[in-house]
Amino acid sequence: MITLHDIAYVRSGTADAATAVGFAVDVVGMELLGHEDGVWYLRADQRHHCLAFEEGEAGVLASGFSLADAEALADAENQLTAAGVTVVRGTPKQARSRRVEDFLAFDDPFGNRIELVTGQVQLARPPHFGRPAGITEFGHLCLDAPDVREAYRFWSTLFNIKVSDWIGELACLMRFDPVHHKLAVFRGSEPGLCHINFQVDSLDDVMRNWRFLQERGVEIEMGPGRHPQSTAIFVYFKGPEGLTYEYSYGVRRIEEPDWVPRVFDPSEPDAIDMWRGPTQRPSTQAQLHRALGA
Ligand SMILES: O=C/C=C/C(C(=O)O)=C(/O)C(=O)O
Ligand SMILES: [Fe+2]
Repeated sequence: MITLHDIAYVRSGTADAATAVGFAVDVVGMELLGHEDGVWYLRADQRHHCLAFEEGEAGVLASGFSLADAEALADAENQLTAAGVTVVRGTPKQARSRRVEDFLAFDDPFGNRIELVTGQVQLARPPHFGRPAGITEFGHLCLDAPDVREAYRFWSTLFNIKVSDWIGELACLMRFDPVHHKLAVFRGSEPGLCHINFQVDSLDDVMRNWRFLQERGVEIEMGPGRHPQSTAIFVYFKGPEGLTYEYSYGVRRIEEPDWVPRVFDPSEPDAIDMWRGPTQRPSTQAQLHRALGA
């Protein structure tokens, strides 16, 4: 069993770094830590960065998770290889670019690139946020895959992953610590990054951010609303090159050892949002159309 310690980062390509970085700082509220060798580092908590933009074709490049130490990384390499997964060790230069001691990379069964890292650099000083969005931490990342059951089989067989809740065949929300989910998989025709989540400090922050986004003409994909699964109050919005961000507040922690994952029916109007707000989220819309036989 490979023990994930935490989420580490998302690395994304960008064809227009000035716009992508500008949005991450001026709209999302992250700190631009610096720029080196065609990579821009964005920070939101103690991690050196949780989002890196690399010059090139737009789109997610990798999602990083941290492991405890070098021994755990070597074990992970052996276990993945034994399971028939092709694993590539990062070079020292690539590790330096990720601000980690070491890492390995592999693809999940659908082609989502995953990186397992050790020694992600942490910064003691509080972030100099781009604006006061109330971000407290990088909360979770959500991948796309054509088969969420199969995705869960992969993650739960090899990793310390448990499902917290299902939304039918639409989504699988997974945890590896008490937080309701730090990894989610949504059904999508292609692999990809569904969204990147930032936790904020209060309900007021969610609502203030929503107003701010509206005033700036940012596309709101859904929200403000409340997820019945984690009970978090959320707003999803679209950044440049189709990258979806989410702010949320109040995610459930699962402390009960005997938690039984629930199954929500995605065709119910409140399966995603207990407040039944409108949605522009492509995966949710496709699901609703299917449920309605459209
Ligand atoms: O569509 C349901 C989304 C659920 C949650 C949650 O319960 O917090 C998410 O954060 C999400 O996957 O975006
Ligand atoms: Fe989310």
